[in-house]
Parts: sequence; structure tokens; C-alpha cells
Amino acid sequence: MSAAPTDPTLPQDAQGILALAARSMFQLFSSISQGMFLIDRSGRIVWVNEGYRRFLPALGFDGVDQFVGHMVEEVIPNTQMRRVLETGEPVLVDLLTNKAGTFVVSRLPLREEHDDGTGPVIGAIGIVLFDHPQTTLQPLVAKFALLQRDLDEARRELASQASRAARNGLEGGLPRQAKYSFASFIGSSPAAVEVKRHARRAAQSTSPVLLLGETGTGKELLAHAIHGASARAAGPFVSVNIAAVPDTLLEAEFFGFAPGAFTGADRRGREGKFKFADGGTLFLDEIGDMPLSLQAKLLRALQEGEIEPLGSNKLVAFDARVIAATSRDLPALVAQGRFREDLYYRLNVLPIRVPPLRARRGDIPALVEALGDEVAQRTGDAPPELLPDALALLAGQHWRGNIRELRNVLEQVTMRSDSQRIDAMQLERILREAGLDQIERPATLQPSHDADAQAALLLRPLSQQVAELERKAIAAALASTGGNKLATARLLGISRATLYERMGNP
Ligand SMILES: Nc1ncnc2c1ncn2[C@@H]1O[C@H](COP(=O)(O)OP(=O)(O)OP(=O)(O)O)[C@@H](O)[C@H]1O
Repeated sequence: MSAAPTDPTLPQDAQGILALAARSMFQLFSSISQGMFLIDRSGRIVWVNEGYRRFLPALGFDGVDQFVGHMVEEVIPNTQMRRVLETGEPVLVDLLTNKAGTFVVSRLPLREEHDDGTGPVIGAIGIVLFDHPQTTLQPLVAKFALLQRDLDEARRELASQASRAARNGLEGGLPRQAKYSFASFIGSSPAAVEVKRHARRAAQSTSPVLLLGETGTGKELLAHAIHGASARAAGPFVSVNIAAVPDTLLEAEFFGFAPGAFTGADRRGREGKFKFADGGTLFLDEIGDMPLSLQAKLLRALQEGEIEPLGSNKLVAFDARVIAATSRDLPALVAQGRFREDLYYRLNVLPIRVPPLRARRGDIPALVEALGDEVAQRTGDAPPELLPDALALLAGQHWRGNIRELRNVLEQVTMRSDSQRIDAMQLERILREAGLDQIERPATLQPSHDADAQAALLLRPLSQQVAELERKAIAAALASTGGNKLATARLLGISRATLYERMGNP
């Protein structure tokens, strides 16, 4: 059988075929990727393709001359190209965030020609696979952001534990003490002052406290502060996040277990969180997620002051003050039969509603300053300075994730901006790049025809304008106190009778 005739336009030797494959792969990547550049052995940019040039303005360059010829880390913030040069290892897929946005990138080493591909590294190639991954790779990026957030929180916690340990002269065996005090709760708006007043009062009592509020509003922070200001401050502060522990492990986590209580259990048995919290405070976070099957046992423990470790048949007394928290609507869960009514009343002795950030927008400048300093300390960058129009833009947002989300935005600002002074336009761009889906623009930042409309609104009878403002203030205060009239009246500095009168005469 004769071999098929070879194509005379193709190289006939293996080396030639490989060289051709490498050339066409290079061209293919150059045309299908969003952009490509090359650096030499010293890390200097030596070439960029057409695609890459469109990122230059966002990186702060007017022309390619300001980019090519410079060291890669001088012109691309947060780049990891140097590592590829140093290790010779490719990074096939990575996320890069800098002031030009977030990108999915590849980094490949370039080696001197060598038969087995192990020649010395003579440069590297950077490829932007996707820009705007927020839209193209939304699920992946959302997951990444979530993981990043958890990692940041864990790092913060570790850092603060380490500094406390250093202060206490401890190496290991950290005491379980309050991490925050009332001073850590930033805010002097009426809603913030009111919630701190309630919490301080709760610290003087021994009854159970129930902290209610959206995610990220500071419920855990307040639980620490209440413990730290209570007579039990010298005792332990022990917390259980009920939503984070699998249902099957919760009972052992709460009450402990006797030696050999179940297959796989530690032979020596273990004490539970109730016992760990003896003499101190037990913080039950996400109590609304407590499985119904365990609620009866929790209720009994709270009523009797005794627990029964799994598999022990023995009752053990404990002495812990309970603070519970939830972002869920407990009365609704009770109505649906998913939360025991008797347990709800047992926990709801001192309820404290923690207002969402949008109900205390006046605290945003102080929070920006405190959280900005904290971010700067961690990243080693200077804290961002937000100009008044940028602060107004922040104040106008909905803040579904509350303080946690605000901190995240400040982290993005520090990471994505070169200048320290940020105005509303820069901030709006960063918010968009950070994936904030809906950006509210406050009236003061609307285009001028809106400003005209605002001016016209001021030219109406004063009584009408005052009544309107009063209605808005009452509605906002009612929303922030969850409809509690006494707290609303206090917040607004009026008597309850006046509040009822104003509500009846809108
Ligand atoms: N008033 C505040 N001042 C300063 N930092 C705050 C304030 N409130 C919350 N934080 C910070 O915001 C983050 C979230 O707060 P925290 O964990 O207490 O909220 P949470 O209501 O318990 O949230 P979740 O329900 O999701 O557990 C924490 O890092 C906390 O330190």
C-alpha cells in the first residue's frame, strides 16, 4: 500500500511542523483573546497586540510608548508575570483585578528553543482571556467573591486574635473573650444611638437577648459588646453558628457526648458549647435555622439550666447567659410551624432590632473612615478619601449586605483606584466593575434638569413641605425600629402621644 502524498506546502520535518504549530497557536490566541503582550527575561514589556491596546487608557496611559519598554509591574498593577519568569511555571487561568477592571488571564513562560522544552526562560506571554468576567463568568465570579469575603473575614479574625494573644502574653490556648466593645459599633445616628442604648441595658440584665436584623448589620458585634460589658465579661464568650453546623452534628455540638456515645465518637467523650460557655455567654447565631427536632431540647436546657450530653443519661448543670440572633422573621416561622412558639418566647425576653445601614445613612461617613483605615492597615495601602459627592452616592445605595457590603466596596476602591481622592464618577465606575447590579443615583447627583425639578419642589407652601418631611421621617423611623412606636417616638425626639397624633394626621 503506498502512503498518501504529502502536502508540499507543509514542512516535512518534526521541528518545522512544531514551529508552524507554535506560530499558528500564537496567532490564534492573539486573535481570539481580548489582548496579549510579551515581556522579556528582565520583565520589560516588549510587545502588545492591537487587542491589548484598548486597555491602555483604563490603565492610565495615552499611548503605547508609555507602556512598552517599561517593567511589567510598573504599568500593570497586581500583575503576577514576574512569578512566571522566576518559576518558569505557567498559570493557565487566574483572575486579575486592578484599576482597569477584573480579567480572566493566562500567563505562559517563553523558553529558549530546546529539544525537550526545558530551555531557560527568556520571557513570558500574558493573555487576557476575558474582560468583564462579571457578565461572562458571573456564577464563577460570584462564588469567588463569596470565598474571598470569607477568607478576608477569617484573616481579620485571626489577626485580631493574634494581637489579643500578644497583648495578653499568650502563645496558643486563646481565651474566649469578647472581640468587640460598644466603642467598636461605629455610628452616632439616632438609630445607632438607640440600638446601643438598648444593648447597654441588656448587658446589665441576665435575661436572654434576641438580636434581630438583616445580615451584616452588626448583630454578632453587639453580642460581643453585650458580653464584654456584662458581669460575665471575665467568663468565656462562646458562639455557635447554627446555619454552619450540619443538623446531625448540632446536638453533640451543643450538649457534648459521653464516651463511646456513637460510632466514630471520641472514646473520651467531649463537652458541648453549653458547658464551654459556663460562667460566660453562649451566642446562638442564626437561631432561625435551628432544626425543629432540636428545639425542644434547647428549650428544656434553657428552662432547667441543665443539659444531657448525648448517650449519657445524666443531667449536667450549666450556667451560661444566652444571646441569640437571626436575620429571619421568627414570628413568621412560628406561624408556619417551623419554630416553636414556646422557644420563641423564651428567647425573646430582651429583643433588640439592629437597623439596616439604609436606615442610618448618616453613619456612612464615619463608617467609611473607620473601615477605610482598617482596609488600609491590612493591605498596606493608604486609606481612600471619598469626596462629598462620592459619599452622597454611597449614602444613596440600598446596601443589601449592610456594613459587610460597605467594607467590601471600600476594599474594591483601594484595590481598583490609583488616586486616593475618589469622586462620585470614579466611585460609580468602581461600583459597576465590582458587580453592584443596581446603582442608585441620589437626587443631588442627577443631571441638571432634575436639579430644576428639585428647585421647583422647594417653591411650594412651607406647611406642605414640612408635612411631607415629617411623613418621610416618621416612615423611616418606623421602618428602622420594625414598627415599635415607643422606639420610633424616642428616635424622633417626640412623645408617643405626639407620634400617634402625627400618624393619624398625615
Ligand atoms: N456599627 C458598626 N461599626 C463598625 N463595624 C461594624 C458595625 N456593624 C458591623 N460591623 C462589621 O461588619 C461586619 C459584619 O458584622 P456582624 O458579623 O456583626 O453582622 P451580623 O449582623 O452578625 O451578620 P450575619 O447575620 O450575616 O452574621 C463585621 O466585620 C463587623 O465588625
